[in-house]
Amino acid sequence: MAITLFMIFLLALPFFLFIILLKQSISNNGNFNHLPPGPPGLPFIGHLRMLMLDNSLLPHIFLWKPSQNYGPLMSLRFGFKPTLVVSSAKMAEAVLKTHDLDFCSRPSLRDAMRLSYNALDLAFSPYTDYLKEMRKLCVVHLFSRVQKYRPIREDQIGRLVEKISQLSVDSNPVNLSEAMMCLSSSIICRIGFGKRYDDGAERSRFHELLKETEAMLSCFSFSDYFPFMGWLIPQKEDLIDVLPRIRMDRDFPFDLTIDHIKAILMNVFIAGTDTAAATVIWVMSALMKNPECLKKTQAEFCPERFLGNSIDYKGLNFEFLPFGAGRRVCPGMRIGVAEVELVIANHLYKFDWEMPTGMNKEDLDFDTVPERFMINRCIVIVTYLLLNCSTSHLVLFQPYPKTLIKGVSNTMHV
Ligand code: HEM
Repeated sequence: MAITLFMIFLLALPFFLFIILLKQSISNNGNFNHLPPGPPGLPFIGHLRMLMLDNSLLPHIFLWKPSQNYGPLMSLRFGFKPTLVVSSAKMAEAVLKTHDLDFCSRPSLRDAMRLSYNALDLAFSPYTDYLKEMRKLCVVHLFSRVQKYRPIREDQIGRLVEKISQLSVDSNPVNLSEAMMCLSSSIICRIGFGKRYDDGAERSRFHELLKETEAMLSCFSFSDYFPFMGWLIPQKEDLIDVLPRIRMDRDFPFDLTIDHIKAILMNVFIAGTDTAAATVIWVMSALMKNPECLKKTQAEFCPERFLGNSIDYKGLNFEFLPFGAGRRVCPGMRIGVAEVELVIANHLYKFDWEMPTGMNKEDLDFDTVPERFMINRCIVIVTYLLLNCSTSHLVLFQPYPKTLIKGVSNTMHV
């Protein structure tokens, strides 16, 4: 008898689940009446259908397209997740400034939690007292040491210039994307761990780790994989020493464990590497596409001329937000800018650039690479995707150009 009842229960279960899901779906659609306009969604899957039909499109294009009809603040629903799509500077300001507090938290994505030691880091942590203290600590003790890292930046960029010069003497093309990734990760490894990993097996291992982590982040499925912190041995005081020292010296309101330290170093490594590399690659790709601008920029490279310009990159002008804005603005901004500025200055001042033999500027592909879409960061903000308004979290994408310049420096100025 008990078995029969159990069997009936099992058979009826899908039906009850169906009714519950249908009710929830209807009530979610009903809630949409109070949300900004958006295209009609289907029960259960909402707008996931659009994603499936439009799978040839990149996420930011796919999200931006319907906003042409429904306006710069548009509602979508992916499954049971209500989603706001923001696609204008004015709306970005409303979200990142006026309502920053409502939107500055982060989702609790299972894989992100695993990667960040249960949100002990900065990037995936929800907006709590812990995050506020940790951001303060990192900004004051880690990310403010821009001048201290100057010799590292200069040394690594000097090595890169040397390498490019060598290639240009032999008329070989330069793979700029590879060179930039190598430069950024070398700088970050020296800043973070006090060691050089720009040659040999260790470098490949770092790059593999970075690629894997990005793949895990972008497909929303992370593996439990961050053993690399263990085999790094610091030489002098690098970031890896600072946190344990603070743990001993200071009255930090939270217990700083080894997992806190690993989570922060994971952020430094991931957030500080491809962001700077991608920025340089975008700039160089855009200049290669517009040779006139390249020549003009080379003739008058002088970043100070932008001082006093009313539009800057620090998160106050919402039409240009390379580092985000508001309470979650990039805390490594000064380190990133210092690297990007010095590399671009060297690229423009020391070399003439042209497309490799057999390629011309039309071959540069400015479509973005789907697998380089990352949570929480962006270089060029095309669309802000706000997932799940009820828990207020924000997902930003970081597009990466598809054809990164394959090369080229033939004649040297200096
Ligand atoms: C050109 C280089 C860089 C660019 C363009 C960049 C851009 C960004 C952006 C757009 C965000 C997201 C902001 C938001 O959610 O509103 C971010 C967050 C972050 N960045 Fe950067 N970044 C760069 C370099 C760095 C460096 C060098 C570091 C560390 C050494 C760093 C550490 C972080 C961290 C920890 C976060 C998460 C902050 C939080 O969620 O509270 N970034 N970055």
